[in-house]
Amino acid sequence: MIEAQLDGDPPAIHPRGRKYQQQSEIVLEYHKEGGANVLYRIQPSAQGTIDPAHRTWINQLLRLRKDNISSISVDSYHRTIKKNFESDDIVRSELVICHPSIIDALNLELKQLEDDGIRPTKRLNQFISVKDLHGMLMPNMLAPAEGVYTIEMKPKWLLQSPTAPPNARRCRTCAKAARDNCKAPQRQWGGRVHLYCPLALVSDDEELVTPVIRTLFKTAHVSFENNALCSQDRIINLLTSYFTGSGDGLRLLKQLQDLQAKFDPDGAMGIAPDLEKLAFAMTLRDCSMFLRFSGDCDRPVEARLADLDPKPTEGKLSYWRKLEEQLTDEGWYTGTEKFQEIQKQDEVCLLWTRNGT
Ligand SMILES: O=P(O)(O)O[C@@H]1[C@@H](OP(=O)(O)O)[C@H](OP(=O)(O)O)[C@H](O)[C@H](OP(=O)(O)O)[C@H]1OP(=O)(O)O
Ligand SMILES: Nc1ncnc2c1ncn2[C@@H]1O[C@H](COP(=O)(O)OP(=O)(O)OP(=O)(O)O)[C@@H](O)[C@H]1O
Repeated sequence: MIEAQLDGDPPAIHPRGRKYQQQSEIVLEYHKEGGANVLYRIQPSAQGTIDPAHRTWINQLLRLRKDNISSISVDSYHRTIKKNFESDDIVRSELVICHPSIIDALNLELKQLEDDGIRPTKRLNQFISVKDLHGMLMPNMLAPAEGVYTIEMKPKWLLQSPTAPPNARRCRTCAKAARDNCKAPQRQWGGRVHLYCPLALVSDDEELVTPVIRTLFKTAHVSFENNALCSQDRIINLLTSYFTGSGDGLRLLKQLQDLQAKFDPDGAMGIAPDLEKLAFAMTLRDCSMFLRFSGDCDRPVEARLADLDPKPTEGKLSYWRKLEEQLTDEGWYTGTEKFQEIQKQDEVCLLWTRNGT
């Protein structure tokens, strides 16, 4: 927990210090982290009083970049995002600046959290960038609110990879998940990753979409309190409608699908792919979606996209190419992988039965 002060215009986070003789206004509490960012909850400090101008910051999240990614102009990137999405379709965010000493303090704390075993093992030795002092302020989509439920998911590849073999029986996401599940069966979600097929989610077919929604409920551990006004089945029906027909969820997924195709029609294997476009397509294939709905089925479902950070092109191209080669050569696309007898998997891919022999 790091104590800090807020400053209004331009938005900035300062250490408690000489400039601020009063007690700290807020504390930054470690929330979560991914491969590229660490997120902090902004909470009021126990002793300080909050300037009324800063009250809107409380309970928001501060998202800070790690130092393990190459720098791409955040400004131009945000212009691309804004050009392609309605503001209601993405998690609202505001750029803020942090004083370097706040970053130093947070990095020291990360080391401590690491020693205390609180950080995820795969994120150890990763720290916040001291070169880029920008952070994003955003609403906490996972904040508990009475009667409101949130599911976080990754829509992933909403179309088959352009360079997958024509006789593929798994889409890119299911092929990669099958490979991950065999190689690291102890991974999250009871040893499986991506238990749903993105092609089924975007199929506009209720019979295919409902099982995906049920899987999302299971993996997100959504449990209904006794006072939920709707039964789980009614909510699952509501979400199925949201992702079929004229539902807004399907509209957003289709838009994501179109953009994935537009920015990467040929795949990473070509001789000279347009790296900037490819990187944007890969961002759109790895972004998150927060799905919010209420236990009272009368209120509308809401979906917002997050984690639309630019993928670094340097270094990543060779990773994407190698992975595509492995998925193809090791038989993960075609379902002819050598591991199949060792670790038999339930096949969820839409292509599995459709292209079965
Ligand atoms: O390769 P993929 O499709 O498995 O996606 C990776 C993600 O894996 P997962 O969603 O679990 O399958 C992976 O997610 P996790 O770290 O496994 O949660 C990352 O998002 C990775 O991106 P980056 O290296 O952090 O920029 C992602 O890598 P990119 O392919 O987007 O570069
Ligand atoms: N607005 C938000 N509200 C609540 N929780 C959030 C929000 N944004 C992100 N998170 C949580 O923090 C985690 C890490 O955030 P994020 O996905 O932005 O990090 P990342 O480093 O970009 O991830 P990746 O490993 O996919 O690159 C997310 O998986 C999510 O659980």
